[in-house]
Amino acid sequence: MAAQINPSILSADFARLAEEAKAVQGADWLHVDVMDNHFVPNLTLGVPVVESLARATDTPLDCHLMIEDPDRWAPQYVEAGASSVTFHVEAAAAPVRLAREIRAKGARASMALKPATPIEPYEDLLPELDMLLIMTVEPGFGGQAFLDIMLPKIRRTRELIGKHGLQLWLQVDGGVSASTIERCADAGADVFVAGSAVYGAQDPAEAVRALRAQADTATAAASWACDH
Ligand SMILES: O=C(CO)[C@H](O)[C@H](O)COP(=O)(O)O
Repeated sequence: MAAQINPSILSADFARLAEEAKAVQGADWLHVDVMDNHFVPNLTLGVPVVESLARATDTPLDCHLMIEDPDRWAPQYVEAGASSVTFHVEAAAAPVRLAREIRAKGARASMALKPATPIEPYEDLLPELDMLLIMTVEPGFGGQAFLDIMLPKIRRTRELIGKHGLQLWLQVDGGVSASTIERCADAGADVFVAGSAVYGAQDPAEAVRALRAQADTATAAASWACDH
């Protein structure tokens, strides 16, 4: 599978979201950062904006809920038109039940880990998921520096996915750019969220293509991909 590039609208112009969605034509998904000023110290958008965005673009929406009480809210994002919904394990009361509910409603279920959250306690949850998101910055803001110390966690997660023979995608989010994407792909990521590296570029659609090409080249040379 080719690397998937998901531009993060956190770095887009919120007054022109429909145009900004079109500016990244060719992106695999549009990454929608939902923040509630409780789980993270920032506030962005909610269900009504996702409903409008889903009508405005053909690119599927990958909603990343950086909010408290995702057990209550995540199903509403599926109903609003999200094709993939990510909740944080640190915030979910019943992650297995929630993943099953998201899937039953017809979306891909994904779970996110903050930088300080290890993967090992959640190994048994992996079969319940379509994607696992490893945060490579502290969630809350775009434009932060990539945390290199997350690379072993990405590598370990890729090993666990292989060990269980699972198909789930491994997404990274935060500080992903032309200078860091190859390290992420080499470690085992196959879905890449990029905010400032895409929307800060002169030609966002070209930035998506260039990032994908870089990731594909790094993946082709990576031991985790060669072994399978
Ligand atoms: O979830 C996020 C922050 O919590 C954003 O998706 C992420 O930071 C993307 O921005 P950038 O690529 O500029 O780091």
